[in-house]
Amino acid sequence: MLELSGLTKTYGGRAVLSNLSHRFAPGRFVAIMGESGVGKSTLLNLIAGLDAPDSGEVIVDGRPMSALDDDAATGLRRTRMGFIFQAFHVLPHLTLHQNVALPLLLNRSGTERAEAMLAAVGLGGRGADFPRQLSGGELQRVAIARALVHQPALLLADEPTGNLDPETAGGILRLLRAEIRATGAGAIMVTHSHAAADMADEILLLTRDGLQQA
Ligand SMILES: Nc1ncnc2c1ncn2[C@@H]1O[C@H](COP(=O)(O)OP(=O)(O)OP(=O)(O)O)[C@@H](O)[C@H]1O
Repeated sequence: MLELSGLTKTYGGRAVLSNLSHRFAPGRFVAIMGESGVGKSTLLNLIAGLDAPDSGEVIVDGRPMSALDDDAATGLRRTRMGFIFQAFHVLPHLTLHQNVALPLLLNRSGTERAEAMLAAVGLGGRGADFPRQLSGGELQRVAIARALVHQPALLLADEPTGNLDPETAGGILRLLRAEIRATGAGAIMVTHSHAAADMADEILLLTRDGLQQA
C-alpha cells in the first residue's frame, strides 16, 4: 500500500535523501536501520506527511500524496496510518481511555475498541487513569494502543523503545509485533537497536545509495 518514488529531500543545500525509491509490501513489519544522520527520521517524516519532499512521490494506496488536497491527505493518514513517534507524546490532560480513543474520534468512529486495546496492551481497567500515573514502559504501551486502535494499514514507529531499559523494550516490541499481526497492519520502524530490528520480518539499511536489504 506504500510506494516511494524518486524521493529527494535537501536541507540547506545538502541532499539528505536523493532519488530514493522503494515499494513496501502490505502487512509486513519492516525495520529501517542506518548510520546517525543518514536520513531515517527524515524518511519517516516524509511518509507520515509531516514534511514534504523536494521532488518525488509518496504513493499510498496507489495515490500520490501530492495530488491530494490537505483535507484528503489528512483523511488518508488518519484512516490508513498509525504513529508512534517519540515527539507524539501521550496527552497529559486526557485519561488513558481518551488518549487511545482519539484516533477513533478523529475518524468519527465509535470508541468501543479503545477499552479492548488498553486491555490488549495489559492496561485493562486503567482507562480512567492519567498518564502521570504511568511508568515509561506503560506510557509506550498506551502509545501502541493508540497507534493501532483504528486498525490502520500501516504503522510508522520512530525508535519506539528508545528510552526504555532492554527488558521493558523487549516486552514492548513483542507486544507491538503481536498487535501488528492481530490487526493485520504493516509497520515501518526506524531503530538503532539490533535487538529491536530482529523483531521485524525484514531489515532494510538506509545509506546514501538508498534502501537495501541488510
Ligand atoms: N528540519 C531540519 N532542518 C535542517 N536539517 C535537518 C532537519 N531535519 C533533519 N536535518 C538534517 O538531516 C540529516 C538527517 O537527519 P535525520 O534525523 O533524518 O537522520 P537519522 O538517520 O534519523 O539520524 P539519527 O539516527 O541520528 O536519529 C541530518 O544531518 C540532520 O541534521
